[in-house]
Amino acid sequence: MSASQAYVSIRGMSFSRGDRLIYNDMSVDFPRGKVTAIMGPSGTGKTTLLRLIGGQLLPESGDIIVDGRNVPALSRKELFELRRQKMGMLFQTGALFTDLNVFDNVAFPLRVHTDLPESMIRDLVLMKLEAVGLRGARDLTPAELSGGMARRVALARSIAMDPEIIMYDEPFTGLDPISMGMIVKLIRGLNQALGLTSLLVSHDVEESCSIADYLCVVSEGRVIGFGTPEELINEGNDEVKQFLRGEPDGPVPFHFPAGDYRADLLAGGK
Ligand SMILES: Nc1ncnc2c1ncn2[C@@H]1O[C@H](COP(=O)(O)OP(=O)(O)OP(=O)(O)O)[C@@H](O)[C@H]1O
Repeated sequence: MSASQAYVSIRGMSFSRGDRLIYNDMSVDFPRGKVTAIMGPSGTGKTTLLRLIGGQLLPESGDIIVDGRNVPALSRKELFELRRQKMGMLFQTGALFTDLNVFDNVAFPLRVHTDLPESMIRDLVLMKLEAVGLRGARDLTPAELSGGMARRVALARSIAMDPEIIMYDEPFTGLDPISMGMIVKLIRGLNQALGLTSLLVSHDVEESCSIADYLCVVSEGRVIGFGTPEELINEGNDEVKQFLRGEPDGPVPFHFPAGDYRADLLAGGK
């Protein structure tokens, strides 16, 4: 993929947590204007990858190029600007401000980061709320929203500054099927309407396959599969297929590495 086709390009990136190597000389390109779902076993480092792209974590080595800028090499100020101008994030922890109503939650980034007059902020906020179907809920407080509505308000807030890339971390978690369907539709729809590049971390294989142009499957510090959902489901290697089909038996072991079971039992103690 050429640099202009990739919005995010990672080259030879390594990152550890303590003794544990989370990424080992990892390289991958995330295409511009597409939805790519990052999938893989629990604890493998998917959220970590989003945080590395967002510059909240610094790799030990390698390049993380976002729209031509190498994130680890940026100064604090440059990183702040890049995030403000180009990146939207919808993390599980991205809770709404409970003391602000829906309108003020969405207006918050615009008020903090721009000098726009209040009349223009009003138009922008209503536009974003309309996009997520909640213009009519502008005066409600977060306590008055369902979980699905709150997630949509958070989504409106994360697109308030018109980002070029939006990163979603587990956006479907804890939602009922109808709310989940709405978020699925919104992620896909916003990607198209706003020409966004979207990265989505999710455990929901079915939902992810239904909206992602590409899947990136990571395991043990590297990318083990990258392609369209059809390509990976039909032609991926055994590990990728096992993961996508949710099969408990396969190249990925069910058991965390352990010594001999019988010897362990006979040894007593802990
Ligand atoms: N703040 C932290 N300090 C130390 N280790 C951490 C921290 N955050 C995450 N880790 C470890 O880094 C590894 C990768 O975590 P990460 O949350 O990126 O995985 P994940 O693939 O997103 O997992 P899941 O699918 O379960 O959410 C895990 O082993 C985790 O225990």
